[in-house]
Amino acid sequence: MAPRKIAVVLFNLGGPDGPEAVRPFLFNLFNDPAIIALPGIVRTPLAALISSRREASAQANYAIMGGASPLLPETQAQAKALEATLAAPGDEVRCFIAMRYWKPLTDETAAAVAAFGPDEIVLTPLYPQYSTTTTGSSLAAWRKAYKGPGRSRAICCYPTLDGLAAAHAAKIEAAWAAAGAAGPTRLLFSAHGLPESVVARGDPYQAQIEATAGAIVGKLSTTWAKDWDWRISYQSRVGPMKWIGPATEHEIAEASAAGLNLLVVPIAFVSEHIETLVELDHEYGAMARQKGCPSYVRAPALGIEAAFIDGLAGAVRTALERPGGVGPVGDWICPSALRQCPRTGRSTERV
Ligand SMILES: C=CC1=C(C)c2cc3[nH]c(cc4nc(cc5[nH]c(cc1n2)c(C)c5CCC(=O)O)C(CCC(=O)O)=C4C)c(C)c3C=C
Ligand SMILES: [Fe+2]
Ligand SMILES: [Fe+2]
Repeated sequence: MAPRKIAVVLFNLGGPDGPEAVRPFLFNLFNDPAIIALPGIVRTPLAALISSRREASAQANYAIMGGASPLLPETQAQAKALEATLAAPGDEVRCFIAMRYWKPLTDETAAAVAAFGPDEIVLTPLYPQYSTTTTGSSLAAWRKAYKGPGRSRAICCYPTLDGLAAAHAAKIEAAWAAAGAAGPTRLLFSAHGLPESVVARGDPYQAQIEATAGAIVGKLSTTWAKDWDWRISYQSRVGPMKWIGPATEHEIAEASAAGLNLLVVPIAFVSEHIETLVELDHEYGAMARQKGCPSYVRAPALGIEAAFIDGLAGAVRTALERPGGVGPVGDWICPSALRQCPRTGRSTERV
């Protein structure tokens, strides 16, 4: 095969790189029609209002992590690991990062990819589960921004990817062994929540979260203890609307009252960020102690865990093997081939 130039574009949310970036980051987030589904004439002033109201409390939370989000350095480490795994004789593989709400933003990355002049492009969300608010939004922004050459394919979702589940299982087992706690234990899979209205419109995110939790439990079956059980909960509710539940806070209070150890596993993010380091570790850790939880342990996010990076590399290779790839988003590839997926299934959502 002739040597190819391959661009792998990693989509993630982005996070502020300093206190002064908090407000424009929040503005970009709330001004996204995938987050607030209102016409621009209403949404944009509303985004300005919410971001100014939320600025001080968000800055205080980012201050706990030194003032900035670790999302970009974590994503850069994943890009480097993936690039090394995908390296193949003859091909030039380059991983790019396109953040949705803070730098490097999609427009800047689209220009960098165009300048690279790829033959092939694989759009790869760092969200295992598809949501219109995350992957859908990033793909729509990419479609608008990218004007360069190359055949494109988009990976839509990979909630049950073998490497993803295996990497989570490895993190869970290591965290539990280090904690050395004994007794009845609840594994709590905590995912970022979503407004109920988004799920009612056909968003497959919640069904895919459930699929991920099931796949991880499947991987743990050999180490599963008789006195363990598991549940799913949703964290990080924002605004006055009704969000999907149960809330992670509620589950922590309930498990603590029942005298269960808690092993909390973040399953919607593949790297550390404000919701793991501040919400899960600080806020909910303090709450669990205060409520008398015998042991509160948080499994780390996947980062560059080998099984995860290998799994992602496999998904990229699968995407490259497919024909098609017309237009800036091109063909959709679903490594999980789930029914609840925008490419294969019953969801009505399309980018
Ligand atoms: C699966 C991942 C995510 C979904 C789904 C999602 C939906 C969603 N988020 C908000 C509002 C906020 N999210 C914020 C931070 C944030 N969100 C995700 C991921 C998902 N969001 C990540 C990885 C992060 C952290 C970024 C970082 O800096 O480390 C924030 C900012 C923090 C705060 O002020 O609380 C907001 C706001 C909505 C409204 C929504 C769905 C409609
Ligand atoms: Fe969010
Ligand atoms: Fe899919």
